[in-house]
Order: sequence, then structure tokens, then C-alpha cells
Amino acid sequence: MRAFIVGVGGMTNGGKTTLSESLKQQIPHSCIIAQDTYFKDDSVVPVDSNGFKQYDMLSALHMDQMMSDVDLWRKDPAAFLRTRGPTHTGGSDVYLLIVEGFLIFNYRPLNELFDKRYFIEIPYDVCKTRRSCRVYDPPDPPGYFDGHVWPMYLKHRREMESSVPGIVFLDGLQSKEELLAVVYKDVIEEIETIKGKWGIFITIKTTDISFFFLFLNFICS
Ligand SMILES: Nc1ncnc2c1ncn2[C@@H]1O[C@H](COP(=O)(O)OP(=O)(O)O)[C@@H](O)[C@H]1O
Ligand SMILES: O=C(O)c1ccc[n+]([C@@H]2O[C@H](COP(=O)([O-])O)[C@@H](O)[C@H]2O)c1
Repeated sequence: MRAFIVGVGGMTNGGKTTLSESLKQQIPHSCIIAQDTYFKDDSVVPVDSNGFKQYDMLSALHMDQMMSDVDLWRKDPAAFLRTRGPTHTGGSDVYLLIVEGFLIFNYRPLNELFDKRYFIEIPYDVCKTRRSCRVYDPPDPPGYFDGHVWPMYLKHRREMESSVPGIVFLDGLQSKEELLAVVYKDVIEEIETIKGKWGIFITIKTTDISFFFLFLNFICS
């Protein structure tokens, strides 16, 4: 089975979901696992001394469930894809998993699985403005961005930069189309490389078998 896992990380409201959805539309046999669908129930997320719910931490996420879903895909991408409803098929026979989320590179068991890592970044003021237009469940209380979201982002970013090499940083101020074009080209090139490697492997295996039968013929004659 030829399979490829791309991580689309980045700060809140950087454009991870937008880019991942567009990528999925463009690439056959692809699907998305989104980290923000694994948040724990509000009742179990602790509150800090300032009264802010500690949502921007790995402990607020069901990472075990997220890993189980990634493992399901890894065991049988085609079957996993069928559970996600109708998809764009045809073309390449390489299966692509897009894992998107704000803390995907900070969770080592997940980070280890990525073949390619992208991180979308935007400036503080753009991030704060975009965030103020979005309504989460529960909604951000006053002061939440500066009191919890941004400090946690800086902390996780420092940790990521000190432990995860090979990240491609993307400027989230580029248009949606520009971002898609860059990542699409890159991912297609990676997929073509995988197909090339497998092609060589199959050719070598076929050659091995041919030599085996020639040898058998020689022994028996
Ligand atoms: N490249 C972009 N340029 C301008 N706005 C964008 C871009 N990408 C996403 N957005 C907008 O930013 C907001 C957050 O995007 P989203 O993809 O949900 O971010 P994330 O998944 O990183 O939180 C949305 O309103 C979206 O339309
Ligand atoms: O989706 C939820 O249940 C949820 C509930 C509360 C907060 N969030 C916010 O979701 C943010 C991460 O998602 P995103 O799409 O903005 O990268 C993170 O900054 C959290 O503060 C998300």
C-alpha cells in the first residue's frame, strides 16, 4: 500500500482548515483528520488562576482517540476513506492523509508519522482579528486571546522549534490560492517520488523472479 501523511499545523486561525479542505478537493484518495474535532468536553477542561479554561493544551484533547483514527487509516486507507463518504477518486493510487491542527507537531507519537510538515503562521494582530470573528463552543471570554491563547501558542511554538526539524513554514498572509498552489505542487512531487520508488522496487522484484526461473531452468536441464 502506498501511503503518505502530511501535517498541516499552525497557529489558531492561520488557515489550516481552509488549506486542508482545498488540498483534499484537489488530490484523489485523500482525507483529513482534524485535531479540533478531538477536544474534550468543557466540563473536564480545567481553569487557571485567572479563570481561563485551559483549552490550548494537549491535555484538553483526546489525543488517544485521534491516534486511533490515524492508526485505522494507516492499517487500511481505502477502507478508512470509504467510511468518510464519497471522495474524489481516480488518478493517483497513492493514499494521502492530511492531519491538520494547532498542536500536531507537539505530540511526539503523531509527529513521528508525518512524511511532510507544514506550519502556517500569521502576525499577532491578524491572528487576534481573525480569532475575534470566530465563535467557538464555548465562545472565547473577554481577554482570552491575550490571557491564554497567545501565551500558549508562544510556548508550544518554542517547544516545537527546539524538537521538530524539517518543518516548511508558510506565510498565512498569502492568498488561499497561493498557499494551495505551493503545497499542492510540493505534495504532488512527493507522491510522484513515492510512485517512482515503488516502480523501481517492483521492477527489481520482477527481475529477481525472472532470474529465479532462469536458474531453475538451468538446474533442471
Ligand atoms: N490565506 C488566507 N487569507 C485570508 N484569510 C484566510 C486565509 N486562509 C483562511 N482564511 C480565513 O481565516 C479564518 C480562519 O481560517 P481557518 O482555515 O478556519 O483557520 P484554522 O483552521 O487555522 O483555525 C477563516 O475566516 C478563513 O476564511
Ligand atoms: O472546538 C472546540 O471544542 C473548542 C473549544 C474551545 C476552544 N477551542 C479553540 O480551538 C482552537 C484550536 O482550533 P483552531 O481551529 O482555531 O486552530 C484553540 O485555540 C482553542 O482555544 C476550541
